Amino acid sequence: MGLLVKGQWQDRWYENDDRGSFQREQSQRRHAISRSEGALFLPERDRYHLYVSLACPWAHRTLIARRLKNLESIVSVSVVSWLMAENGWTFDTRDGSTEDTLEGAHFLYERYTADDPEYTGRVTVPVLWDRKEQRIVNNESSDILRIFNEAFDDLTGSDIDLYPEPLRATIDALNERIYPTVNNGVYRAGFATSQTAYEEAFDQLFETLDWLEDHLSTNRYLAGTVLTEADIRLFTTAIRFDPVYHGHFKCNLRQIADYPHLANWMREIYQWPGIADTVDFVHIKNHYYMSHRNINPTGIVPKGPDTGLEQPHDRAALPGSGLFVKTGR
Ligand SMILES: N[C@@H](CCC(=O)N[C@@H](CS)C(=O)NCC(=O)O)C(=O)O
Repeated sequence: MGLLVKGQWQDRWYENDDRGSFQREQSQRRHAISRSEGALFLPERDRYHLYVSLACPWAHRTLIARRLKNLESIVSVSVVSWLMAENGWTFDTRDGSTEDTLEGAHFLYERYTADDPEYTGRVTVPVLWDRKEQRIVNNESSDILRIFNEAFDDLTGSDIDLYPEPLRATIDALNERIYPTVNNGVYRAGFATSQTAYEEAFDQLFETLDWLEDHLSTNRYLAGTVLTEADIRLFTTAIRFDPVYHGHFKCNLRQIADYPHLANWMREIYQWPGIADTVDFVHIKNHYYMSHRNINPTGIVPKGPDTGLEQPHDRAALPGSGLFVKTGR
């Protein structure tokens, strides 16, 4: 665990603010891929490569979008090791990790220093890499989701829209509430170094989960009748909740299993064609429990819980039409 300072790797844990609150660093590469005039990054087959961790909820979002948008033959992928230790994310071939299939690097930070030899900041996944310019296009998962949703449709013929125009205001409002209190909220609880910061994150997290439970009692998906990026963004946190965040990050007021509507919503998405393949509990559990030794010094990985993700869900009782399909293509 560490970061780059002027291109040099330093093994360092996160620095919280004076109140003991975890501060997530802003993503530093936020380029778009488009055909617009003067664009540097054009949508092209075999040009872009995605670096992910199967443990990471942010990277997981991009893998799901890649699957739903039929990008698997357009954007290639490397999967880092689940263990993030003194060198940060590394490459190996254990448990379905792939090595760096592009450049044979040992450490993910080599991609960041290839982008900028003086890079200063944390070395995070996901990373969308451009083979042609030898640069990082983007290392912000919410941007990569949108890029995958739009940029390559000419090449894939995909007419699925995860961020449909008529639902954008609803999706933005959902993201605005769910990101700080749930997606990042579990980290704010788990990485807090003061009781006050922990309890603040904890209370906000369960307030939003309680609200989501109510919301999903009448809405099949977060934005209504179609599955959108808002569902994908929540799903990757929800699926890690009971096995990891509940214990490891001390988010233990309730589990997702205690919320019938949330649990059924999660099960439906898990059972959606192609999604279960993107969920890897070996990477998820091993990563958190064995990488964060200051939180779990023994490195012992809990065996449970039984997730019951294959059980039937009851969501078909609510109105829903699957994915939003763009007209006019
Ligand atoms: N804002 C980024 C956050 C990505 C992120 O923090 N990823 C974690 C893995 S779950 C990471 O790589 N952490 C390494 C570190 O912070 O040093 C995004 O959404 O893409």
